Amino acid sequence: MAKLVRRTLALVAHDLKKDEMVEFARTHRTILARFNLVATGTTGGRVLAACPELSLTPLKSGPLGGDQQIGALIAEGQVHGLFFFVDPLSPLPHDVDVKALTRLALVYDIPMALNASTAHMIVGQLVD
Ligand SMILES: O=C(CO)COP(=O)(O)O
Repeated sequence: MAKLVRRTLALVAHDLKKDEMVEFARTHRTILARFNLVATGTTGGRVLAACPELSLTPLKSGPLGGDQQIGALIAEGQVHGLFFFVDPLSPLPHDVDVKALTRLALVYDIPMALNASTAHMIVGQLVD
């Protein structure tokens, strides 16, 4: 019998990592299609352009509060995995938001991949 409630994954990628996120989504589109997805604004737009069949809700862009929106969803128990492709080499105006988001994923002990190689390893292990 079909499940009524799908679990939710969050997708976030910094600008220099967005191509990797699109490739990740394309590669695993069949798995990702079993989940509801939320994403920061620009990341979500890029992923939806590549994989329009996915059930993805874009939130605000990261620097405008998107990381914090995803953090709030994590705190409310509504996100069950975080794929956050972080750019460690570029300064970011919203660095504190990035830290807050990864901190909440740790606090609530949700699976979190901070780079593409980890994401490819864990995406098939998530329970939908
Ligand atoms: O800045 C981000 C995460 O910190 C990503 O935001 P965008 O997906 O809107 O570019």
